[in-house]
Amino acid sequence: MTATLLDGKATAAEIKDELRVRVKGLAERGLVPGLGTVLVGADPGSQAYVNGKHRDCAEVGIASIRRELPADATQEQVDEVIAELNADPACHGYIVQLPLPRHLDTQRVLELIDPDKDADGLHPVNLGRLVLGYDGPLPCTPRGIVELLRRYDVPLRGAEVAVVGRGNTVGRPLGLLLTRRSENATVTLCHTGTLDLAKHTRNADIVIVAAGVPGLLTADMVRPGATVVDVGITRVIGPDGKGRYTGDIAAEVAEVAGAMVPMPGGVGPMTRAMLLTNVVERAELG
Ligand SMILES: Nc1nc2c(c(=O)[nH]1)N[C@@H](CN(C=O)c1ccc(C(=O)N[C@@H](CCC(=O)O)C(=O)O)cc1)CN2
Repeated sequence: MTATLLDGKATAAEIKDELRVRVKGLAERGLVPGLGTVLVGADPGSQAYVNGKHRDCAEVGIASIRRELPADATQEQVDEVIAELNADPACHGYIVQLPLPRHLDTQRVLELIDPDKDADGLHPVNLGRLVLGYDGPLPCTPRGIVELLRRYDVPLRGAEVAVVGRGNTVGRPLGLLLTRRSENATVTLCHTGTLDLAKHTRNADIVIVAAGVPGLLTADMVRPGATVVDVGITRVIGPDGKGRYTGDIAAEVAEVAGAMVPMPGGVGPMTRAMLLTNVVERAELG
């Protein structure tokens, strides 16, 4: 491996230290930030992610508000929980853990969240604010990627960035974040339907892959010395018959890239740290 690793886990730990100080500052004003989670069903992966969010809260002093509903919960029951969290002054931000069971209308649920309590930053109003350059909670994964690159002094101003993936949670909002005046990168938003994907990735100083296709980015698609960011997280069964997560960037890319955000230990921990940041910011706004 020749690429320098950009360590999302260590950076997230640093951010949590900073948040602890801000949470103390809020306590002096008599305010305890609160993060709510809504979990519907008992999917083990979703349970683990929600548990992780509450562990993170405990580490920095954010109050946890947990709402759990059975897998067969009705749309009305979910709507009621959302209405309750929208009205709860102790809850400064909350998330609905995705995916929801199929019989529920995900878009409806996400649109019912009060945009000013949208800790994931994925409400249409907040994506609209991002398009227009207005303030509002930012989507956690794109925000985490930009923050990690910034903390490692990876230049964005004037950089050519290829983003592979046009999803609403990562690729599309990331393109918007990177092209803000404060970042000033030039972004090519690619996707699995892009003709000659390698032409775009080879031209880039930074390649960010969020396509959900294991091993999509191979060494021949990367300019030597470029920075690569792996956002992919796909569960696969290994040759030993055991399940494991794999990213979108082939291991061999580490021999060509100058710097690499790996999976695991890169974007995931940063996403978690940005969720906490969004909640603390919401509380600071009063
Ligand atoms: N409402 C939301 N639902 C979901 C989100 C989300 O951001 N908001 N994202 C994923 C699940 N998720 C958080 O909820 C999440 C996934 C993965 C990681 C992470 O840190 N992954 C590790 C690797 C895998 C592991 O060890 O479990 C890493 O990248 O190092 C954090 C959060 C879907 N649902």
